Amino acid sequence: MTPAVVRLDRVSKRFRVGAFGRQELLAVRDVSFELRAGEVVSLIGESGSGKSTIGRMILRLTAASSGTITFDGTDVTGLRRGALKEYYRRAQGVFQDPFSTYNPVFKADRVLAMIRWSYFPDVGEQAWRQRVEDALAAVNLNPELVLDKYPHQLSGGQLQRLLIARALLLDIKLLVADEVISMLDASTRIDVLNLLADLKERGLAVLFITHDLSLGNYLADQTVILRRGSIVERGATTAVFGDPLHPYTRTLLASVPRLGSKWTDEPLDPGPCRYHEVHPEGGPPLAEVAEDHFVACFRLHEGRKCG
Ligand SMILES: Nc1ncnc2c1ncn2[C@@H]1O[C@H](COP(=O)(O)OP(=O)(O)OP(=O)(O)O)[C@@H](O)[C@H]1O
Repeated sequence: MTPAVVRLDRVSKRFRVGAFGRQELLAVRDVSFELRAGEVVSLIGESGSGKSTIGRMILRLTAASSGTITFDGTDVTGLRRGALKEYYRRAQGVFQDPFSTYNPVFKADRVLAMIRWSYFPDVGEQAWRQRVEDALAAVNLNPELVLDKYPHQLSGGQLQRLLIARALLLDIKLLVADEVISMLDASTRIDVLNLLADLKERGLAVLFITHDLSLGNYLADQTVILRRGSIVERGATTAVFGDPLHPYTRTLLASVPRLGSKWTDEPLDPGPCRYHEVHPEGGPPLAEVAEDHFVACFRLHEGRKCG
């Protein structure tokens, strides 16, 4: 099997919240999964389930409270300055609102120039132009239509693709794509999805964060279902979508519109098994129910039958 590009091992994140930070919110709880080269992993869950926090921890935009995140075998949680900059040569993120990444007073291609200043100060003008053209070609953008334009003169899809081109200039191995499709109109959505599929063909590992099950299904080799910060089911997309075992996955599949709303504390209908619920003390742990298919259930974990 291809070795993992990124591996999360029992990663948790606690935020201090409330007046004077006296309360604690466990936003991500003991999360473990991997991403391999040439693989798209979708991370799916309702609003507030901790998806973005996981993406941000992988990109070191938020520090993990515990656990390890390794990239090519190196723990990234402790990287500083130069080492962190080198990490960003290999790992980049693209986020939901492309407009917020651009400074409206500068032309959009400044985001590319900044990569040159930061990472390739010695590359000559001609060679740089060629690299930019290659990166734009990879994301299906015509340089004449996008370079030298202000952000407001470009569509959301073009800005999103320009950000992916920026990442490609860096020869990345990992792209964290956090709700990149959500703000695009239907016609550009499919272009960006196809682009992510191309990146996978080029051997990149892509973490595709989404609350939209159908998008995850379309693209991903692996699916991770997150609920209230914990993984409740994960495995091959065909297994998770074809034979969903956790009541939460089943609920999501049965009522897609629910995903847009923030989770509430209403108890989940457990269906035939009452041992899947996240316990306040943690768990249940994931049990392997079939090859490459894991589900959170106390009973299955003990080797007993679900039910
Ligand atoms: N900096 C922060 N300080 C305090 N709480 C935070 C912070 N960032 C996120 N949270 C909380 O952590 C939980 C998980 O948030 P996160 O943004 O990761 O969820 P999400 O699944 O990505 O949701 P969405 O799809 O709405 O972005 C939420 O309850 C959120 O309010």
